Amino acid sequence: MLPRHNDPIAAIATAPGRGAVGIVRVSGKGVAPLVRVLCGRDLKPREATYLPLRDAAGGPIDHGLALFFPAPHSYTGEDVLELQAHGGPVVLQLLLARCLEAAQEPLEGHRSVLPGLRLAQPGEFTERAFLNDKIDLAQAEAIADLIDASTEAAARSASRSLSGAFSEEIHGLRDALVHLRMLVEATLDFPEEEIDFLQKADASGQLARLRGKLDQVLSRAHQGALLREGIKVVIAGQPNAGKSSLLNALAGAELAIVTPIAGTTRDKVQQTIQIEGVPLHVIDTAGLRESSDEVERIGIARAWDEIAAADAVLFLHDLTRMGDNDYLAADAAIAETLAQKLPGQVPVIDVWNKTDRAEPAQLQVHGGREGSVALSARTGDGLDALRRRLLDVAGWQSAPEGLYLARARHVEALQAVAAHLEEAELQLAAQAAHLDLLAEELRLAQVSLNSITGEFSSDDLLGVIFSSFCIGK
Ligand SMILES: Nc1nc2c(c(=O)[nH]1)N(C=O)[C@@H](CNc1ccc(C(=O)N[C@@H](CCC(=O)O)C(=O)O)cc1)CN2
Ligand SMILES: Nc1nc2c(ncn2[C@@H]2O[C@H](COP(=O)(O)OP(=O)(O)OP(=O)(O)O)[C@@H](O)[C@H]2O)c(=O)[nH]1
Repeated sequence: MLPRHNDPIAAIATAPGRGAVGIVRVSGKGVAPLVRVLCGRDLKPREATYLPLRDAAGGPIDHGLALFFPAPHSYTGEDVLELQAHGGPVVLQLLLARCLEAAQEPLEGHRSVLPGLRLAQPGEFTERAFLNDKIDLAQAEAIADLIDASTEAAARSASRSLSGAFSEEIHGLRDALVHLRMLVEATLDFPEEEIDFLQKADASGQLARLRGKLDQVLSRAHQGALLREGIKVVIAGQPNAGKSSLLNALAGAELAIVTPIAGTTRDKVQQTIQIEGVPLHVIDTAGLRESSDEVERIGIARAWDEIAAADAVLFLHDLTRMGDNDYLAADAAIAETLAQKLPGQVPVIDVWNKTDRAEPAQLQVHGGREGSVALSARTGDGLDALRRRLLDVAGWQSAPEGLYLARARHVEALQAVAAHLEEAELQLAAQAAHLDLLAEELRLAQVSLNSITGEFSSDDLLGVIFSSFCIGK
């Protein structure tokens, strides 16, 4: 059974382990009596009070700070009590247990101090903040992303999303969309003059401007999602091309085993590296070749699975083998299978390795091929060009100021909005425009947009229509 949304909840709010300070937090309706029992008095709202924290028998647990945030002015929008104590795990467990126990003590009549106080589920405080309209869904996600951020750029942009920068963009789009919908839905009631009416109101101009704004937000959200989620880059190629060496060179560490023995890498090795703050999940795979070795064959099958799920593939070639017809034929066969297995939009970057040992004639093989890179995994020569090329295929447009963090979910929702607006444009441009279809596409666009911030507002749309249009005119 799902926990109920109106039970009071309690949890240790700080990271497990030993910290200088740790916090136990309680949120719910009617927390004031618990404050009285735990602290021995009422607390001034939102003011830190230093006091002894005791167990049921009056024995000392710790001295700490207590903070009471009466509803609605708190993180969750409910009454919140914080006990800030020394950050040892035992102290905090004792305090948490004391809260749960004190909640059960009888108050007047047959009521207890804080009936139903229970441990919080993960994310439940923030969920309450969302349910109580303190933050929207995108902001709630930004809180999780801020805590999880592994780069400074990700943290700063998550913080920007949390303070509402992304949500404001979505609201801007929503307002323009609602305006357009009002126009179309009102027109539905006057079928004789509908097209005229829409033309006068410049509906197609409004729609085009909305598309333009949407494309801007989409592109920025895509950048934000890139910063948060990164892309998956798979290094593929024949045995001994230098795949493991390349992973190590990119990571700046000896992660994968490098030997002159072909077929050394049997299973994938993954490492997340950062280029300009963009996380790249780089995967080294088993060398691709016909093999009779059972273990190696499984490794090769896995390599193809990884390739099929890649956002970009680095197809590595050994320059010192150029001129070897068998090697070239095997490369050509791999290229063909890559083309078959990969969806069209997944880029394959040809990487020509071992420039340090290649003959001039061999070096010419890669000569000027569009988008390909020649490098030496051993000396590091050419690695920067590869890094730039990777950022390029990832679609990274060097950190514009004021970037906000977004998720793949947001990008997908915005893409759905774009698709509905495109349909709407077609309907509007059609000779015999179907206004009901147009209205439906716009409605679906709004449903997708609302899913980003978590608002579902079909009813309030009607409110807007009737309050701002003079239908009886
Ligand atoms: N000790 C402590 N530090 C913390 C938190 C916390 O809950 N406790 N936070 C959370 O985990 C974050 C801060 N988030 C918060 C968000 C809103 C309110 C709050 O009291 N809001 C009121 C008043 C706003 C105001 O005075 O401007 C409100 O929204 O009405 C408090 C903390 C980070 N630091
Ligand atoms: N001279 C030179 N040798 C390299 C370079 N990169 C890799 N090698 C050598 O090539 C051999 C194979 O390198 P690996 O990185 O193990 O190759 P791999 O593609 O991972 O091989 P498998 O695991 O068999 O698929 C090793 O002896 C490396 O030292 C390079 O840029 N220059």
